[in-house]
Amino acid sequence: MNTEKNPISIYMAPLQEYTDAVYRNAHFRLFGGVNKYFAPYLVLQNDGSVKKSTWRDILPENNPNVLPVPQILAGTSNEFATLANKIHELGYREMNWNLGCPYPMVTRRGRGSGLLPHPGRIREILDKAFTLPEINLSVKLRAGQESKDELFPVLEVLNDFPVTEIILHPRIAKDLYKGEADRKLFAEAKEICQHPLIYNGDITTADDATNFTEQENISTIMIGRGILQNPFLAGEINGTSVPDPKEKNQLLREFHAEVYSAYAERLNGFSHQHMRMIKFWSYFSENFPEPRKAMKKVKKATSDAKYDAAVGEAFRQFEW
Ligand SMILES: Cc1cc2nc3c(=O)[nH]c(=O)nc-3n(C[C@H](O)[C@H](O)[C@H](O)COP(=O)(O)O)c2cc1C
Repeated sequence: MNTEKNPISIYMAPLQEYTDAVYRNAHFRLFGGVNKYFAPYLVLQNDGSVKKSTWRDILPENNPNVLPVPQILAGTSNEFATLANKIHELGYREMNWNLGCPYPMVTRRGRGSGLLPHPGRIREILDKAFTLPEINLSVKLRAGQESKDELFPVLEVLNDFPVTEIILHPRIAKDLYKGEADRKLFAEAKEICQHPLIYNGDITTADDATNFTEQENISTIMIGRGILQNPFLAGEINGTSVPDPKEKNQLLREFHAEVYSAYAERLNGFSHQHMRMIKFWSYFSENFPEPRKAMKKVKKATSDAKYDAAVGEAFRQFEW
């Protein structure tokens, strides 16, 4: 556990369809420990609009407990300006640019990690971006699209602009989530990066977070799947909340109930709600003594009543 004198700041990573407003606001209220929540990316559709569900996700009225940092996926300065202006109009003064998304659907259009082999384009976009009003911009990136050699020219470009911070997930896009995040590469990047460099990738325990931040002499990390699997993780790392097993069980129940009822309000019908909850359980089930068993029952439920019964049974695992 980290001492109070030197707390670690934790950023919650954006995961499309997992860390939405429902999830973030419930997590903040019940578990805390996270200093900033990043919203999954907004992107322009072919008709120039933003998909309704992702737009609703960042509306301040849908984020009553904690405002996220909105993230944009933009491959040209026009796309960047359109999205940045829309977000600015909502009152946000901080946003994040996604240079990491690895999926071909995105990279083929020169967005996300598709920009990493083109530092010149990144420079052009940033040249225009910093003429926009009141923009506090951070960047989240992978180590490259095809090769880790792409990282250093991009960091050199970013050094020339007043970005607030850079979050590095040190894997190349081609590898998706295979293998291990390259922590040595992060250490090398820190040597040349003139902005605060934040590490992201594969942190799932408080010990790992503490050891790594000490070793690298950094004070901020971003965590995604580790928090989805263990919503207490941020609190465990920075010592803000350490509940006993009974309290933990109660918090997990409340968390589930809050997320489930929020989806019931927002989504149309059990099957949509169920699909969303299956995503939630794909990580949440890791909190249970028998994760697979819990997941299997929840997945099979075909009605509200059957889902409730499956959830009841999963929580009874704690009583054995
Ligand atoms: C299903 C899924 C959706 C994701 N969506 C986004 C996204 O919208 N924006 C983004 O910057 N990263 C996204 N990511 C990447 C995560 O933010 C994060 O960088 C990655 O999971 C590594 O961190 P972790 O090992 O702590 O989970 C996504 C990852 C997954 C698995």
